[in-house]
Amino acid sequence: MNDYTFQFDKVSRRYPHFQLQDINLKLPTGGIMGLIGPNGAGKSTLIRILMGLIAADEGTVTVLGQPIPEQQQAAKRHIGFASEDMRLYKNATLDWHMSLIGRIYPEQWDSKYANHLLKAFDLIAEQKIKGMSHGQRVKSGLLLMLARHPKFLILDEPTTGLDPVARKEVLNEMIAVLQDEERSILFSSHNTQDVEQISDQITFIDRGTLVSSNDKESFIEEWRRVRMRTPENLMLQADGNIKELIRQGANTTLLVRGLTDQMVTDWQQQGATIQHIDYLSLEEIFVAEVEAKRQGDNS
Ligand SMILES: Nc1ncnc2c1ncn2[C@@H]1O[C@H](COP(=O)(O)OP(=O)(O)OP(=O)(O)O)[C@@H](O)[C@H]1O
Repeated sequence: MNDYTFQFDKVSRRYPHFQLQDINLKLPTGGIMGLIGPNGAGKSTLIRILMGLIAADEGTVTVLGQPIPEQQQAAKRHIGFASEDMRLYKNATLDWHMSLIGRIYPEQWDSKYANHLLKAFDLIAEQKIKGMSHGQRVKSGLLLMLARHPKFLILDEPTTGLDPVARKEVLNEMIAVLQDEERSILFSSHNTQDVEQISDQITFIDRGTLVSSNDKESFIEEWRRVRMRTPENLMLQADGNIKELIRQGANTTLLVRGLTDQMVTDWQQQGATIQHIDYLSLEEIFVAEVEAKRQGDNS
């Protein structure tokens, strides 16, 4: 058995106005990685390389133990890919698609599970794809993918455009699927809340570079918001561990990476009164990490 579902080693891919640069990234078997990045960050490019749809200009890619793109067919048997725009036949019913996938993957297709998903996703097998809402189409695509039990699920913005009820149905099913420890998931989204719910590892990318990749708890532990009342003469700057500083009169808010007791004691000794020390949401961490990286790149 392979320890890693995928491995990127110094992977780069150039386009005329964009470059995915020097990506080193790996996902342990059974892991769930949330891939978060702003528009145009390179998430889909990374996923396309992973699927063997485009080749890297430099570096090596291994998926389920197979070199990509050379052995992509062998790897793809065990990959389930779902995206916002699923390519389904508009004039055919969901039932027709289920029979088709069942014939293509006779050993993998699990009709009992497919029927369970039909109910969980509130879908009608006899309905034609063209008569479905966006959310029903996305859920149909996920059903077709999940019911063949792929070892590696690649989800490119699967919850985008879904209403809150459909999003919950999809996320609940993902969480259920994850009970199987052999299964790995890469989940790309703008919606940090969805990613936060199901991922154990988070990767932030921005402008084609990897900002940071770590387990979720470490990210949450690393960042704090400190609100305090500060005397005018207290000198504070956004540098070192302080990544952002907002001063409004005597009220100061800091975003700090790696807050220590010593830092708090120093501020108190200089006359500051600490009011709150809070955790950041994943979305705030994402923004703070991207800004810290951009400032580092520009300095
Ligand atoms: N075939 C291509 N030719 C030229 N440039 C491309 C091509 N494919 C992608 N790009 C560029 O690569 C950059 C990254 O695109 P990508 O789709 O990977 O971003 P993304 O993070 O998935 O963005 P979004 O969240 O908006 O979907 C963009 O600037 C895009 O214009």
